[in-house]
Amino acid sequence: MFLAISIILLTLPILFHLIRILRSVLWRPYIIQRHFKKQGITGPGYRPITGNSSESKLKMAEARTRRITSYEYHLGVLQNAIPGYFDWSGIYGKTYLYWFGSTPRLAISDPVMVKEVLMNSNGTFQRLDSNPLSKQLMGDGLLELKGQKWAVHRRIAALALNMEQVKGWVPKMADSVLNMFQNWKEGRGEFEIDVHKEFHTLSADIISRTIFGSSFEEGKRIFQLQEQQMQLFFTSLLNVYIPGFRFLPTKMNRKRWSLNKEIRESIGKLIMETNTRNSRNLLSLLMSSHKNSDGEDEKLGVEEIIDECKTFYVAGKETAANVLTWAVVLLAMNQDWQLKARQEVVELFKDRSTPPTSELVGRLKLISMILNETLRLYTPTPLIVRQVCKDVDIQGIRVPADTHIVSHIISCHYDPEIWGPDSDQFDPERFGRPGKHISAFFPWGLGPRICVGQSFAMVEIKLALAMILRRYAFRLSETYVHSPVNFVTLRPQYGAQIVFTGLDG
Ligand code: HEM
Repeated sequence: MFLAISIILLTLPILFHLIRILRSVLWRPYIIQRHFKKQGITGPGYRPITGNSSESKLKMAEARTRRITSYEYHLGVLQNAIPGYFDWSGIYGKTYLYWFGSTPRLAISDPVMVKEVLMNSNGTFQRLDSNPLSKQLMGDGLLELKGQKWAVHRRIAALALNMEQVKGWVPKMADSVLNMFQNWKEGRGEFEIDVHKEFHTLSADIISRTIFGSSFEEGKRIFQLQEQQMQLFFTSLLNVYIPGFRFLPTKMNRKRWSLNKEIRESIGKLIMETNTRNSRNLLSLLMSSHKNSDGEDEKLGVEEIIDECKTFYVAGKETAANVLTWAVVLLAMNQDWQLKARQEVVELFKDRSTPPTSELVGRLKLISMILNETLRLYTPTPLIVRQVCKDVDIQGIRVPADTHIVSHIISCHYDPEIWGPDSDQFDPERFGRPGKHISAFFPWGLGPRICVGQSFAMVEIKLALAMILRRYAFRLSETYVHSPVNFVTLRPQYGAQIVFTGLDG
């Protein structure tokens, strides 16, 4: 009798856990799938435990092997950037259900639905809890925070990165571009450069100068360490994440810990040395206190400022460098637009040895249209994921809590119903015309979480592109292979080899 009771007591918790597991990997997915099916939403079908992850991975791997040969039509970009959506939406429609392990994911690309999700500010749709390794990379910066703490950081970051501040940094940004030119050949001879690599260095240089001002050399060294940390993070994304593994003293983990320690200590030291009254660099702006709408003082602590510096580097460097790369690639593919853009620049920047002012950068209308068209076709963040926190209705679809909503931004950008039958062609002119298409353009996201560095990025990229056009003509190298892939951001898989020729005057 005693033995029987002991066995029952021992097996009960095991049985209980087994039932819980079976419920989450079999019963719940079955119920949710049926719930969506009743509303006319289907998809590739749930596979126990892994969901559709292995099919998604296979599609991504196939995308990496694809080369796009037509430079006139860019539909291949969509197929490479979001291969799962490209294939499955063709079978199941624009809105369908797929599975990330045993978590349901509703894939959407209808701009009205995307807006409803991203614009929501009552907390129904939250950014996903991040991988602990990304937390190590960015700390508790804006990209990781939620709730009240996020709101305070957001207000301070928005003030620090507003257009008026950004305008003041134009001379610093121009110095970075001139610095880049020092390694480029002057005169009429041709030379080839992988601009993807070059623009990453440029973008890192610009962000170091604007954040750290006169302590720029030390800042650059700190961000070189953050770059190493970022590369370790990218490597870890290629492997399966094992919970707890990050605490083991492996070679890679020890490297991460020591980088993290050095980065934090070095930024902390610079913060102590910064005088908020005399300098207008980004660091001193983040250190300033502000009054919120209730008249209360808001100020970030040292650790919080360190996290924001790391976040700005990660969020701002990759994205801006990739957009500038794609803009140059597109202008190399479309020589007529390159000529038109240069004409605008030459008319505005009469003397190429005088760096452009913020006022002149603001007058680059054609260049703005070209950049918007680049952001449309080569959106750096092709999709944005949110987690549903409570049962909700999205445009008549009842979505249960804990579902992930995957907004395929780049798919909105290619939709022929919105952008017309030539939606896969490069035509900056469409940004000079009014029309409904503009309301389906979300490269910066939307709503409360919209990119806080938008003005910074736009000014930086416009300035760099204008200064390049003013000095050089360029074309694609024969070695260039057009193969955009989405790895954290949309990037050229084999680099971007461009042949430049110096221009007179
Ligand atoms: C062309 C360049 C850029 C693009 C296309 C871009 C795009 C985006 C997008 C789509 C989001 C929203 C993500 C979401 O809703 O989950 C975002 C957020 C963010 N971006 Fe950018 N970004 C760019 C440049 C920058 C730069 C230069 C900085 C900093 C200097 C920056 C800092 C941030 C931060 C901190 C957030 C998080 C905002 C928050 O959650 O409140 N970005 N960006």
